Amino acid sequence: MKNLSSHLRPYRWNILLAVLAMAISAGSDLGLPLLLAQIVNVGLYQDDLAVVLRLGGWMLALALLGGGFALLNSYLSAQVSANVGRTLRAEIFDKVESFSPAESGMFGTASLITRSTNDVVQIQNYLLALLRMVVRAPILAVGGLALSVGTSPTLSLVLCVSLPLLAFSVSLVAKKGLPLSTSMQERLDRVTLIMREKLTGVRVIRAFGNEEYEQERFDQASRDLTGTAIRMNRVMTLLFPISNLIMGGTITAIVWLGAPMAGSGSLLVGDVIVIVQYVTQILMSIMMISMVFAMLPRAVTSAVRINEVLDAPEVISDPSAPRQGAARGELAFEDVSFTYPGAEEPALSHISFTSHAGETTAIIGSTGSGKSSLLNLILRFYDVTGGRILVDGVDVREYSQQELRGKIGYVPQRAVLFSGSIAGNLRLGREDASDSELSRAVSIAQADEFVNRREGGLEAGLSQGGANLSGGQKQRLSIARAVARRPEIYLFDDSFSALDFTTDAKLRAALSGETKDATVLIVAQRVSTIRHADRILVLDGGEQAGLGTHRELLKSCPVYREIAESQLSQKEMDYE
Ligand SMILES: Nc1ncnc2c1ncn2[C@@H]1O[C@H](COP(=O)(O)OP(=O)(O)OP(=O)(O)O)[C@@H](O)[C@H]1O
Repeated sequence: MKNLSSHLRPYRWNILLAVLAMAISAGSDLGLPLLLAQIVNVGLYQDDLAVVLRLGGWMLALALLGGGFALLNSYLSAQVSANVGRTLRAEIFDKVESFSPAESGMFGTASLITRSTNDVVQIQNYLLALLRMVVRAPILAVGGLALSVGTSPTLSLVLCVSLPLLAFSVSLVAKKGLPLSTSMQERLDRVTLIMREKLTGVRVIRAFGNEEYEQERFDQASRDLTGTAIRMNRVMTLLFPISNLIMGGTITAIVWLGAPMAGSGSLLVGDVIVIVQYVTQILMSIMMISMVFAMLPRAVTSAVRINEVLDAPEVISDPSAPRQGAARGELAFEDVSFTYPGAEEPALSHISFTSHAGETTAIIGSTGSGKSSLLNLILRFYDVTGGRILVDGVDVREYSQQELRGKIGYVPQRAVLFSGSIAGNLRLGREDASDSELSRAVSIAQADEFVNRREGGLEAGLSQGGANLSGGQKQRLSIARAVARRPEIYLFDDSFSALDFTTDAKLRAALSGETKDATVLIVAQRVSTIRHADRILVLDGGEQAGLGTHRELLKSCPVYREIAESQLSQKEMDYE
C-alpha cells in the first residue's frame, strides 16, 4: 500500500475535488428528509399548498445539486482509478522488462500476467469504491444519527438494537468470506498458467493426442476458481438479505413505536418519516462501509502481489559508475564458473579463453554441457559465480547493461520474432537502421529471396511469434537482426540448425566478410561447420575439456576426437 499512496499523489487535486463533490452530495441527501418533514408537518397538516410547492421546489433543487455533485465524483473517481491502473501496469511492464531470466523465473510468466492485469483491476475497483464511499458513508451515518437523535431521541433508541445486530452480521459474513477472497488470485494464476501453456504448446498437445488430458487439467483449475468464486459470492450475498431484514425490522419498529406517539401528539408525523429516512441512510452507510472493508483483503492481496514485482530486488543491476571499454571486440573468460540459482551442480567450471576482434571461437559439447549458459553470462542474463568475463578489457559487471548489450548481436537457439513488420523486427537490432542497411542484413542472412517474395518486402507483416514463417526463415531473420546491429561481438547459439546445407554454407561465407572486425562466438553441433574456427572450446559437463584449433584438438582432446569421429568419415579424419 506504500506504493499505492505514491501513485495517488499526482492525482491529489482530482481526489480532493472528488471527495469534496461527494461531501456536498451527501450533505444535500441529508437535507432532503428535513424538507420532506416540513412539507408533511406544515404543508399537508395545515393544508398550505404554497408551502408544499415552495419546499417541493427546494427539494427538487437540492436533489439536482446532490445528483450533479455525485456525477462529478463518479467522473473524477473513474478518471483517478483508471489512471492509477494505467500507471501501475506501465510500471510492472517496465520492471518485468528489466528482469533477467533469474528474476522472471521467481514469479513465472503466468503469475506476472495475472499481476499486471487482474491484480491491477482489483486495485482499480477498490480505489473507485473507496473514492465514492470514503466520505459519503461516514457523513450520512454520523449526520443521519445526529439529525434523527435531534428529531426524536426516544425513537432513535431503536438503532441501539439494529446497529449492533448489523455490525455482528457483517463481521460474521466477512470472517467467512474473506479467506476465500484471498485465495481467488492464486487460483486465477493457475488458470492463466495452464491457458498459456496450452496456447503456446497447442501443436505438441495435438501431435501427441494430449487434448483430453490438457482439457481435464484446465477444467480442474477452472472448476477450482469457479468453486471459490461461487462460495465467496454466496457468503457475501448473504449480506444483502440479512441487512434488508434488519432494515425492514428497524423501520417497522420505528413506525410501530412512532404511530402512537404521533397519535398522542408528542411527535409529528413528518418527524416519524424523517427518522425512517435517516435510519435507512444510516444502515445503508454501514452496509457501504462494510462492502468497502469486504473488498479490502482482496485489494490488499493484489497490492502485495504487485509490490512484490515492483520491489523485487534486481539480481542483475547496473554499477553506480559504469565504465566504457577501451579495446574493441575483445572477449576474455578468466577462470569463469557458474551455478544456476538453486542448482546443486555448477553449469560451468573454470572456463578460460580469449577471443580477439576478427576471430571466431566455436563452442562444442554434448547437450547440457553448458554452451548456452556460457553465452548467457556474456549477455549478463546471469552473473558469474566465480572468475570474470571481460569485454573490451572491462568486466561485464562494470558496464551498464544497455552499453554491454549494445555491443552484442545475439542470435538465440530458438528464433524469437514479434508481430509487426519484418523491418520492425530487424530494427530491434538497431533502431535507426536505414532500409538499405536492413536489405543488406537480410541479404547477408540469405533471407532476401523469401522476404522479397512477400508482398510489401521488408514491410510485410509477421504474425505473432513469426508463426507465418518456417523455422529456417525465422532463424535467418533472427540472424539478419543481429547483423543489422553491426555489433562488436556476435553470439550465435546453434543458430544455423534449421538451415539446409547450401544455405548454411552461403550464409557463413557472407557472414565472414561482415564479421571480419568482430569477435564471433558460435555454438555448434556439427564439427564440419566449425573446423576452420580460430579456436574451438570443448565443453564436457560444464568443464573445459579442450581449447585449440581443430587439428590441435584432434590430437590432444579425447572428447573432441570422439565427437569428430562420430560425425566425420574416416577419410575426412585421415585427411586432417
Ligand atoms: N534456467 C536454468 N536453471 C537451472 N539450471 C539450468 C537452467 N538452464 C540450464 N540449466 C542447466 O545447466 C546445464 C547447462 O545447460 P545449457 O542450456 O547451457 O546446455 P547446452 O550445452 O546449451 O545444451 P543444448 O545443446 O541442449 O542446448 C544443464 O544441466 C541444464 O539442465
